[in-house]
Amino acid sequence: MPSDRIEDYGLIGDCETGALVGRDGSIDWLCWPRFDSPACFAALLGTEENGRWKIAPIGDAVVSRRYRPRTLILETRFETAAGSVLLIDFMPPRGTDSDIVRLVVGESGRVAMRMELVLRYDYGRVMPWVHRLEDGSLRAIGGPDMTVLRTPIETHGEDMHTVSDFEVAAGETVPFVLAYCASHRPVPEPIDPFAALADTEAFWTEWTARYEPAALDGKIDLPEPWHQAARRSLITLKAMTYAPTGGIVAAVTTSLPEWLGSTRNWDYRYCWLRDSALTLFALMNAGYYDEARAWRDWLLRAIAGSPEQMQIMYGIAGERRLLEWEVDWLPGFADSKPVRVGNAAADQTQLDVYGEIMSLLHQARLGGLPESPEAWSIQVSMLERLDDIWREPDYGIWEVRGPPRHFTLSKLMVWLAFDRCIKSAEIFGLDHVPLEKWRAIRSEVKGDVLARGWNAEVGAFTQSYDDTALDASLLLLPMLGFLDDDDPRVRLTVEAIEADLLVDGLVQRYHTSTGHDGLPPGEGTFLACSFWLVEALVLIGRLADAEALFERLLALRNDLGLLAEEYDPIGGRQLGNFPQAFSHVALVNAAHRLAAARAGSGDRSEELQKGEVPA
Ligand SMILES: OC[C@H]1O[C@H](O[C@H]2O[C@H](CO)[C@@H](O)[C@H](O)[C@H]2O)[C@H](O)[C@@H](O)[C@@H]1O
Repeated sequence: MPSDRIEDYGLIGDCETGALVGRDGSIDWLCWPRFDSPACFAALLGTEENGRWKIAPIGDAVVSRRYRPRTLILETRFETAAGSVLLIDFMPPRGTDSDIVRLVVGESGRVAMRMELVLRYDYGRVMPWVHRLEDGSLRAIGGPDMTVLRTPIETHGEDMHTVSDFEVAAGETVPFVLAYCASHRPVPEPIDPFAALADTEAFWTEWTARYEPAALDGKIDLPEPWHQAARRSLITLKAMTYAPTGGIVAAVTTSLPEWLGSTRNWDYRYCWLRDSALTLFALMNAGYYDEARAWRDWLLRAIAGSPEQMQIMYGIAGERRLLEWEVDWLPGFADSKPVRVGNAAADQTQLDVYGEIMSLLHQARLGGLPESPEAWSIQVSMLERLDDIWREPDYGIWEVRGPPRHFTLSKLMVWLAFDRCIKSAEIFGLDHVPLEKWRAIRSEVKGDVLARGWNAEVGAFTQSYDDTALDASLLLLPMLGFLDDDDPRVRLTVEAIEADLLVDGLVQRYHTSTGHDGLPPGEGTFLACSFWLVEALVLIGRLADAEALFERLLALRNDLGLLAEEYDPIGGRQLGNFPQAFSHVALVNAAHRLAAARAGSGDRSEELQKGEVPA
């Protein structure tokens, strides 16, 4: 059976798609050729019969694993009574076709192994035709998809599975390569798995060598465990960046549940403007500006056209139609139904995305990314649109499925959008814009938020206007520069959220029991919000508390340093889509802010998020 613990999985990928490999040596999730393609291994959301590829010793083994340092190459070690075997899994940077390479390396003794390949295209449903080719490789074709398995050892068919029983002795290596291409194309050329390993290692180590945590007065030094954690998160974010277009997916999975057995199961294999913008903040603060430029260009293509038609999310190449439907033949992870493909949130109005985009583009300018005249003119028309709609209710950062409301964070982000564009115009001399009008709207929005978002009786900014409920999204308040650092309303809001929304020290987004989000109650604590609390605590001067919480959060990562969207502190398990960009972004930002605060300097992100020019 596939694992029922999300943290049992590790990620491999080629920056166009990603696969999840279990501790048991089984690849239980893979969408080929793109992140959002139908899965050919979908056991994660069903059973082995929905597709998986397992290589493991026959019988009991003690399992340990790690990533090869500074790479996305996964090493799973199986120690058995007969000896030890290392399984090396990776996807080489994409050439013409896409490949998964699995190397079975004998380390000691002689170990009996079994390989079992169950290919089921179209989310576990379509059984392909399998033929042996003249060179001995196996070709599996079904509809638009073709995969080809190459290995020097013998394989045979058993109950519609391709299997092989073999032995590996100390010093021997048995390679397996599974290649994908469209079924109308010629069979992919074979690759050399050992050369591919060297290329893949070089690709990732060169990329990670560019990591430079930035501070206002130069480099910041992170303590080694934090540095390692942030680096692993950055590698994970890079792996979720679709190289051909620069689009960034929110996660590589669909429908891992936010609560076991619940219906809160969503498809995250798309580019949310919010999640992507926050990812870019983290990448830029780590010195990665190429990705920022690629994403800005992706954004300009995706939202090109009329600003009224701007969506809050797109496909990885900028596709607009992300129709949500249910995969009724998959039972779901740990029986959590439905499995969804597509995401109806694509049609929502969420005002906060304007703030995140404007803030990101302003930060990119401050960081020296060359100016793009198209970017500025799109920003100007987006603000015109925002002026038309900001007084309307929206669905908010949490994409509620209940009725729209005046979410306080949404309005704060409207303020941010105008503020950052005003600052860009002032600092960079970007003219031909109605600056006075923008300044007037910024003041109007601020007055509105202070009058209706602040509740003096509760002593906090609340989830929505004229409301009493709290919301963890307002932990972002201290980072925006909306109020002075020493304004008591900032500290009071952080403390009120701490008092009301913590479960065993971790942060819930809001109380789902109110039913306001239009969904049945119950979900885990939200990891990104918990990291935001770390940053908020730093900013209100509680460094020791911030550090303690950060260390606690680091300990929640799985053995490979990966995080899902949520965590259940009672059950002690990760929940939600995996690995999730939001969680990893928040980890990197919290690490940088803490390290800078420890060293007594403002970190770059702090000043840049306030939209100011570094000294
Ligand atoms: O909770 C309901 C919503 O959950 C998903 O949205 C969440 O994930 C998004 C991607 O990471 C994130 O941008 C958003 O802030 C989160 O609330 C889901 O995609 C929505 O369809 C759903 O309504």
